[in-house]
Amino acid sequence: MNSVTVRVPAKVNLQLAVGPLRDDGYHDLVNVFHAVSIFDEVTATAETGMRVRVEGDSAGQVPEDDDNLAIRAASALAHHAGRSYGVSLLIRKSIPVAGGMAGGSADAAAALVACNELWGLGLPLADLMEIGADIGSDVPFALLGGTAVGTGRGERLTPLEVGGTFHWVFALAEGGLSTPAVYAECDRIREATGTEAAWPQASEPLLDALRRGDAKALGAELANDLQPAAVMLRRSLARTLDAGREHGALGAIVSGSGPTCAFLADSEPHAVELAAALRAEGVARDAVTAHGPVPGPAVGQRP
Ligand SMILES: C[C@](O)(CO)[C@H](O)COP(=O)(O)OP(=O)(O)OC[C@H]1O[C@@H](n2ccc(N)nc2=O)[C@H](O)[C@@H]1O
Ligand SMILES: Nc1ncnc2c1ncn2[C@@H]1O[C@H](COP(=O)(O)OP(=O)(O)OP(=O)(O)O)[C@@H](O)[C@H]1O
Repeated sequence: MNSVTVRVPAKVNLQLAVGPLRDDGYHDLVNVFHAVSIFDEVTATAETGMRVRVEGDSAGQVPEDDDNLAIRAASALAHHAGRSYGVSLLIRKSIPVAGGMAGGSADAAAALVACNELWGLGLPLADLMEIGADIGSDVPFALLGGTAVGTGRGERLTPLEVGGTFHWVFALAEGGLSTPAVYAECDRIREATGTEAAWPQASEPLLDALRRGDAKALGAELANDLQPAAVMLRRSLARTLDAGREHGALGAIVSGSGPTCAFLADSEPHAVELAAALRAEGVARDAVTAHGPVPGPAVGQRP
């Protein structure tokens, strides 16, 4: 086999509870991850040396050198295997870049799965997750998919049973937000307002809504501690969130570190309507529908 293609989903965070800043520069989290049907595709082809190419409208915003998270992941896997493997990676990008939907982490996860297959390593998922956690806190979930609770810096995962499919609209923004800058702004706001960061706790009503597949209850429980920071850094998001609520979203939230906003709809037709309304209001670069949860990386083969 000299080529392997892996399709990998984006994520939205249904609950993101951010604890105090740790000595290592990370924050302890309760992070309820949910994989949704917006996908990148990574094709790994046998080659000497490591290289990466990115295709798609946002390709210009993604590095095509050793900084690319997919190349970093492939290199880490080769290092783990103790061999000087080579690979050429082609990323077909649909997940918004620096959008709070873990696109780079998704590509890293897809590269790990594709190279594990291409190089015939046969490593179990648990090993890939350990290697992935060193690339980024979101990478282990990107390898898992579905819906899961992350603790620690988000890398320690417990999968959740979900009692149904949820319909989403994502309002895509012009330009991204830097994840470290949003965490730093969250710390700054807490300091400025004298707010002590509580130890993060999972929301039982949210977990219960997920188990029951109850979109109305889930919408009411969506929560993101990074939202005030993202809105402070990108003031226009307040209007985007309001527009979604006005058009009947069951819940409206900034996705992770933003600036993508996520809206929960009560059905697929409602999601289509809501996306059209957001586009018409001009409060986003674009609005796309998706559903979740969806499974993690899926291996296929291209001729
Ligand atoms: C915002 C989220 O996407 C929510 O899932 C993640 O917490 C961020 O995950 P990620 O992009 O994989 O982030 P990493 O590459 O691990 O870390 C980037 C930076 O984000 C901040 N960071 C990240 C995770 C975490 N638990 N605490 C943090 O403070 C740190 O400043 C870190 O240097
Ligand atoms: N394969 C990749 N895809 C996208 N961005 C990448 C990739 N590799 C490196 N990057 C860099 O990482 C930065 C963050 O990109 P990414 O799309 O992962 O952000 P994000 O979705 O906000 O992340 P998260 O939700 O995990 O915090 C980008 O600005 C880009 O320069």
